[in-house]
Amino acid sequence: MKNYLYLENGSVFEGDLLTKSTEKAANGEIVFFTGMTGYQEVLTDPSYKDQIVVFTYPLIGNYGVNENDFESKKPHVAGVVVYEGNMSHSHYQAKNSLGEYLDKWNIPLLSHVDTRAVVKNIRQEGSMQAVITSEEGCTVKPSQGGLTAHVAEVSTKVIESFGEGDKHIVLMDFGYKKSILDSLVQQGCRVSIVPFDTGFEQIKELQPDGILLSNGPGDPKQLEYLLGNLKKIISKFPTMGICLGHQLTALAFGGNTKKMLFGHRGANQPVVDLKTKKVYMSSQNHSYEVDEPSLQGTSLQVRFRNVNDSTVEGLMHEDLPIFTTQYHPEANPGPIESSQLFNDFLQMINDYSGREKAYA
Ligand SMILES: NC(=O)CC[C@H](N)C(=O)O
Repeated sequence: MKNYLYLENGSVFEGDLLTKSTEKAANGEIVFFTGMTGYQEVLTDPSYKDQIVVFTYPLIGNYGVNENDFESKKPHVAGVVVYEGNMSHSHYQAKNSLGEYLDKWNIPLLSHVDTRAVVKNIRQEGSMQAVITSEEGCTVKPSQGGLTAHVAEVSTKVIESFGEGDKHIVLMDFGYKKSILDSLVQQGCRVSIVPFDTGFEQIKELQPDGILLSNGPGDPKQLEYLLGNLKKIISKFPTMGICLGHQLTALAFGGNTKKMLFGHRGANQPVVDLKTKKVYMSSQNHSYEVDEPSLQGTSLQVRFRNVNDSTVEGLMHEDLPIFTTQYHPEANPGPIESSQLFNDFLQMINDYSGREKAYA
C-alpha cells in the first residue's frame, strides 16, 4: 500500500507500507542507523524512543526477530524506513518477521523508499521532524528545538535485582539496554536497577560498590532538576556512565551539552582511547554531545575521542573514580571490543575500596 514519508524541510518520499495501515500517522525525529545488522536491538533500545529510524543498509529483515536480542520489553521507535524490507526471513531462532513484530506494536514499516536520498537530506540539514502517513499533501510540524522524549516514560518504577556476586552495582535506569545489565551480571555483579530519580539517601541505603548511569532518550538537559542529586551520588561512589549517563555526568560537574547536526548511529564509529592510544570500533546512538570547551574547570578530562569528527566520546575525572563513554561498550548491536571497560569499572571499584580502607 502506497504511503509517504514527509520531512520537515518539505521533501516527500513515496514508499510501500509493509505493516498494516494504522489510523494515525507516525511522527518523530528522523535519524539514520548505518549498521548492516542489529535492527532488533535498535528497535528495542529505549534511547530511540519516538524517533523514526532509517536503516541505510539496503536489505533489512533477513533473519527476522528472535527472543534473545531484545534490549527491552518492547520497541520504542515511532516508525521504520528501509529500502528493501525482507518479509520472508530465514533463521532458526526467528519467531516473527520484522513486519509481523512491528505490526504487533502498531509501528509502520515503510519500504522501497530512496533511503540514500533521505539520508542526504538529514546529513545536509540535520535530523528533523518527519511523518509517515497515507495522507497526501501533509505538512510536518517543525520541532521545537531539542528531543522531547523523557526518561520518565521508559525508566523502571520499582527497584529490581539481578545476578549474584560480592560487588553490588546500582544501575540508575534512564532507559537502560538489557545488554548493559547482562555485561555487569557476566562480570559477577549483583545489580539493582533503580528509577532514574532515586535520591542520594535511598541509594546510600542500598550500599552500592559502584553506580552505573545508563543510556536513555531525549535531551539530557531535560533532567537538569536532577543534577544536584546525581552529583552527590557520583561524587560518593565509583561511577561508570554510558551515553546519556555520560552526558549527565558532564552536566552534573558544570559542563555543557549540545545537539549535533545528525548524531552518530551505527556499529563502526572509530574511537581513540587517549590514555592507551588504541582505536576501537564502537556501537553508537546519540544526538547530543558534550561541548569540549565547557569542560574547563570541571575536573573532567576527555579520555575518548571520535576519530572521524573529533567529538568527545568519553571522560574521566581527575581525582574521583569516575569514567564515562558516549558510545556503548556493551555493543548490541556492534563490535564487543570495548567490553573490557566493564572489567575496568570493577577494577576501579576494587582500587577505590582499597584506597578508602587505607584512609580509614
Ligand atoms: N543512547 C543514548 O543514551 C542517547 C543519549 C541522548 N538521548 C542523545 O540522543 O544524545
